[in-house]
Amino acid sequence: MPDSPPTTARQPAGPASEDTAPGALLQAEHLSRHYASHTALSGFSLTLHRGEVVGLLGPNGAGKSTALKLLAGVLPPSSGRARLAGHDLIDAGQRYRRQLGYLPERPPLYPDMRVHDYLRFCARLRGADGGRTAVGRALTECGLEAMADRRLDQLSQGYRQRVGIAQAVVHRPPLIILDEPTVGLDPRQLQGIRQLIRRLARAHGILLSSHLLPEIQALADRVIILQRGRICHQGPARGEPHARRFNARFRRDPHAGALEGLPGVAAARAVAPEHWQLRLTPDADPDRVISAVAAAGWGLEAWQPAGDSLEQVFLRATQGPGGEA
Ligand SMILES: Nc1ncnc2c1ncn2[C@@H]1O[C@H](COP(=O)(O)OP(=O)(O)OP(=O)(O)O)[C@@H](O)[C@H]1O
Repeated sequence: MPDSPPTTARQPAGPASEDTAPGALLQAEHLSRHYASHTALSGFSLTLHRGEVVGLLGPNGAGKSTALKLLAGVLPPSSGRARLAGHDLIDAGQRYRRQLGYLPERPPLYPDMRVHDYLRFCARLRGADGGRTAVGRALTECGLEAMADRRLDQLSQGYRQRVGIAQAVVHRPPLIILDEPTVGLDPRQLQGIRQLIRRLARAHGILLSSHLLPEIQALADRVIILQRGRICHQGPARGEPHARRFNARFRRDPHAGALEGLPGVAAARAVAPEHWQLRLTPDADPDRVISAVAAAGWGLEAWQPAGDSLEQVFLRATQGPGGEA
């Protein structure tokens, strides 16, 4: 395949640095994609490091698949740029694409091919050695050894999804892009694919999309929430901790109201036996409050900032004008 730029007309990307951010595996800046007058994605920027799992969340039609297709180099951006492992998406498209493995929303599996042959074919397509070692390693990594001689149309949905992931890793790319990798799986298959993705994250950067919050919460370090083609939130996948809300665990439950009598505590509520959530007054010094709570004699065993659930973050980020909520 020639290493030629995409054919779609590019508009100026706006300010963009020549080099990838220090240590970054992937850096995308201001990526946009228009379909006629419709903007599917706008101003999408992302920096991803090796060993990091970034989850892309958003309501239906938010632009998740579009963002992944642009980053995978299978759909040309209308504007913007991306660099992966030192290769530019536009100027060195083929070298860029060889640095990644991509599981599209609907993976193109050829029904009458055997798993082993399919993986060899995919490796060669990407200029990698499709020999026994490469294919054997991908089969092992994805738990597919027993299925190597099966035809693709004889596989369960869970194994088909594993083959989809195996074709994305067979050429050992530093970046793996997975579009809805757990869609349509039963709970046991889901568990298997989650474990597989966690294993792969040790050696690869991973970018994955889902419209299921628990999936992203279980797998990602960081989350980007898209709404109507724009990033409306990014942050840790487990929600941002609050500066003034804390969870406390005691050996003995405090008497009702006793916690609220301490200086700096605005409100306290029991969330489970011996587990309380405290809200501090705006002027309180958290260190002083911990000391007061510890000295009160209920056997303080744990104290940590309370975080919003990802669900709360998602609902807040996607509500308001243009949101579905
Ligand atoms: N080939 C296309 N032609 C025209 N519009 C498109 C095309 N592909 C996507 N779109 C539109 O771009 C927007 C973003 O679509 P995209 O598939 O990226 O969203 P998504 O977040 O992945 O959605 P879902 O969760 O439903 O898969 C949608 O409004 C969609 O209708």
